[in-house]
Amino acid sequence: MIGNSRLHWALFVDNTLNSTWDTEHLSASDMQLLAKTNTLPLSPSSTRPIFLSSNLPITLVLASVVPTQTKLWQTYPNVRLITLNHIPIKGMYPTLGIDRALALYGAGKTYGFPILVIDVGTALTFTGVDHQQRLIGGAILPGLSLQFNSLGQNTGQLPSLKTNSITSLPQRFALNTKEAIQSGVIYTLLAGTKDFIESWLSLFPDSKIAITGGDSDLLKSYFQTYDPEISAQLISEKNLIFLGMEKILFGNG
Ligand SMILES: Nc1ncnc2c1ncn2[C@@H]1O[C@H](COP(=O)(O)OP(=O)(O)OP(=O)(O)O)[C@@H](O)[C@H]1O
Ligand SMILES: CC(C)(CO)[C@@H](O)C(=O)NCCC(=O)O
Ligand SMILES: [K+]
Repeated sequence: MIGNSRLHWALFVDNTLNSTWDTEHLSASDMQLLAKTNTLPLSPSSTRPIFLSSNLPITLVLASVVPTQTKLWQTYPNVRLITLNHIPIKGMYPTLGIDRALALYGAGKTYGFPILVIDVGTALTFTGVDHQQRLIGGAILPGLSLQFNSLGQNTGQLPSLKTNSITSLPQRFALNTKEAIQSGVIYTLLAGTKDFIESWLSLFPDSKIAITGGDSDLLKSYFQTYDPEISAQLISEKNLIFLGMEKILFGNG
């Protein structure tokens, strides 16, 4: 899965999700080396990719929300691209992100329809589907890092905060800059997310709610203090997209 900030990898063995890891986006020259040697990067994003080769021919299945990266990866041998056409959800609009569609399908097939998926990644998205597997719709807003970075980059006096510097809920009425930014971004995000959830549940009272993405643990942990009742309803699953892929590729579910 080619995301906006990094690559998310999964290994499927015997038609089943086996393991997952993340790496950075690859450069064109890294890509040429991979294609030539038929290898794939198996390493965490924090270090430089190590390229391990396999004795078996590996089929690379790709889903991407980054067109420039999609183009690079299509030079790899044995590559298959997953598109919206492969996803059995009705009423999708043509520019819907494939990550949203896959996560929605993976969540629905795993926990049942209807379902609302909250993906807390580079962008934060809400995506909902009804009992009949019809897309109801959703919303897109800047994710946590993007909100902090846009404040840091577009002002003279504000620092760019890192999401990992915030462990617990800040004081709402803050008396220093760092906590004022944390308060503004986090309490607004919590209130907004709560409002989307309540609005969804008023349409689909028996719906499940799943949460995924790089900052989903952080958002969920804030909810534990902010609104324990909502927090208890959130099903955390980091691999929603890969569960969706598993079901589409192998019909598991
Ligand atoms: N090791 C990490 N590397 C990069 N980002 C991380 C890491 N751990 C947590 N994050 C957080 O995850 C966010 C990105 O989430 P995620 O990895 O789901 O996004 P993505 O790859 O852009 O995928 P998507 O396109 O679905 O948003 C970053 O904004 C950052 O705050
Ligand atoms: C919203 C993101 C960036 C989330 O990764 C991605 O799903 C995307 O580029 N979507 C296209 C627009 C849409 O989903 O309506
Ligand atoms: K763009």
